[in-house]
Amino acid sequence: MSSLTVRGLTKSFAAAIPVLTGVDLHVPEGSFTALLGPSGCGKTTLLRLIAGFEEPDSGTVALGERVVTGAGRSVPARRRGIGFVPQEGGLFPHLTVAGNISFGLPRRQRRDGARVAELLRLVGLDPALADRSPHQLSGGQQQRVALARALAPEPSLVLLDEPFSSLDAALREETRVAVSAALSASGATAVLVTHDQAEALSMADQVAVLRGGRLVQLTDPRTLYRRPGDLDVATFVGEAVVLEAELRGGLALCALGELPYEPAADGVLEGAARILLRPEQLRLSAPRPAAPTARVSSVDYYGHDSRVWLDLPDGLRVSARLDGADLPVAGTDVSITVRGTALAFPARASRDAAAAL
Ligand SMILES: Nc1ncnc2c1ncn2[C@@H]1O[C@H](COP(=O)(O)OP(=O)(O)OP(=O)(O)O)[C@@H](O)[C@H]1O
Repeated sequence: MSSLTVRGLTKSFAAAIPVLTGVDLHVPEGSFTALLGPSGCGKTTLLRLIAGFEEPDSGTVALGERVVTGAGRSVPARRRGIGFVPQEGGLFPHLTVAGNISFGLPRRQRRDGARVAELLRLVGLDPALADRSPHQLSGGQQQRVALARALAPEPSLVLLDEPFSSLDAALREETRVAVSAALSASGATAVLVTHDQAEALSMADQVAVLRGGRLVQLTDPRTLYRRPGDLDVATFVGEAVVLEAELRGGLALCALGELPYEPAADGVLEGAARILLRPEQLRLSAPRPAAPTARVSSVDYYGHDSRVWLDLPDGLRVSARLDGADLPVAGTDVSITVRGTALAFPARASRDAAAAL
């Protein structure tokens, strides 16, 4: 396995409108990075440039110390030693599971049943499936076989292009867990493309957020959720409560009272700001004098938790996530207290960022 280093990658297609602009990305050896972003932001193009299926206008791609794109070099895709898992497995329908997995192996290893069994176990499948045809497997099993096929030649890097998007919710979760475990057990360096923030946050060691062809943030999942670089990233990676605030004397004065805050960036210390809270930071209780109050608009019940929609006196609607069984009723008034700290952004920062979307 190798690290992956992308520097200054820029790509336009025929219309000369850049699809990617100056993307820098480092994926340490043996780690797992998710490329996260809305549809059309350039995730698949970045993956294809790394794989060698497309050529960039400028920039370099290196696997470990080996430059495979740029600096006058362009190593063909098949010689990069990269495993690829496409959206819908792409298994060869006329080959068995064993035939698919051993397809990319040197000829002398192709009859090695023990290696196929080992790879099937690695992806959490019963080796007895080796003689089946792909159409005799569920969608999730097919994706695991596709991963086993990608891992078989011990690639320097594994690329996964929205590999769970065609699976239903239950199978997606189970397949994600199996794929994560297999990647981690094999020590693979892996890059996953997804537009699903839960997938990115739950699976990856680091998340690269792309927007309009630019990499806007690269960090670990917890930091991304707790300290997003701007309010658009904040709302993209989770539900957000965004309030206008006045920062004064170390507190943020807002519709939910006076809250402790941390600045999201240098210089956001005093004056007009916008603050970010997550819905799970809001706690509700029976109305109490002097506490900020809201009217319950509706309640979405999910079993494991619930979302309570609240109308604040200034007309703003916000949500709270509650895990208790004792839920408020629509039409009643509640008091709101906030746990933890808010994150303060410059008042105009998100509008500028929104324009870039
Ligand atoms: N071969 C191509 N020729 C022309 N334009 C292309 C080509 N491939 C991609 N594009 C354009 O580049 C932009 C980014 O596409 P890309 O597939 O990389 O985005 P994405 O983030 O992966 O989107 P999605 O999540 O919808 O798959 C889009 O506007 C797309 O139309």
